[in-house]
Amino acid sequence: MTEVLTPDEFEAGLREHAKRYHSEHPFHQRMNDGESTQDEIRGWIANRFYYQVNIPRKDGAILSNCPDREVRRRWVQRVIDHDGTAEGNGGIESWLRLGEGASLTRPEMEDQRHIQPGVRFAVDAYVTFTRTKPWVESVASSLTELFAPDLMANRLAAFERYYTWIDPAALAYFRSRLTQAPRDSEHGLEIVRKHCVTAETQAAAFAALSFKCDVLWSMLDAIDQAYGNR
Ligand SMILES: O=C(O)c1cc(C(=O)O)c2c(n1)C(=O)C(=O)c1cc(C(=O)O)[nH]c1-2
Repeated sequence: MTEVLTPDEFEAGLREHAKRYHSEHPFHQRMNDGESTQDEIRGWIANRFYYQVNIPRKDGAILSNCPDREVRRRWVQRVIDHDGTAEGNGGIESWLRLGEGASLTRPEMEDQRHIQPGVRFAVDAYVTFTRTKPWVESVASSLTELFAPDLMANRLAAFERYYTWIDPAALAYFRSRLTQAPRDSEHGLEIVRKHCVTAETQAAAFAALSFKCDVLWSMLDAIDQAYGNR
């Protein structure tokens, strides 16, 4: 039987998953090295839109499964961040502006005509996971955000340096995540450290985070397959 880990050992085990994070995917590596074509960047933005619109739905699923009022009070901020509080604000709106900055139209993003089957399957699997699994496992699955800020910072620098055909003002989404992602992952980590105190729950958290790494990786496989220029 596996031994129970101390909270610090458990956290270190979660952080080990960085090796499987989608920052290591060849598609992202080429993007951050300035080697992506305009079609690849546009294909990536249009497909990632499906992830963006589903994030508040998965956070709503976590809220609905979570019996802890204190947790819900903080978690609900994620829905607000993405949906915004009025027309013209929020993360989904910022993502649409990113697309417009890259010469995609709002209708072609919103009607999802570019979404690849593999992207749809992967994102839908993430939402289903959070609807059907214990809420603490769903929180663990969100911890890929521990690794997101480094990738976002590199991406922002790469876009500003190499993809100058995109208006820098359209990159606001990436800038906002530089502060939102650390705040969110800190909360997520606090929750799993508190709740995952048996070998079984710790193993389930590792499995949830692995699953999420696979979701993100599969999305990029599908995007690479459709638009990759290799
Ligand atoms: O662009 C990225 O590489 C990236 C990765 C991730 C992630 O690690 O899941 C998220 C985001 N962006 C993001 O923008 C975002 O809002 C977000 C929410 C979540 C989540 O699982 O709750 N992950 C991510």
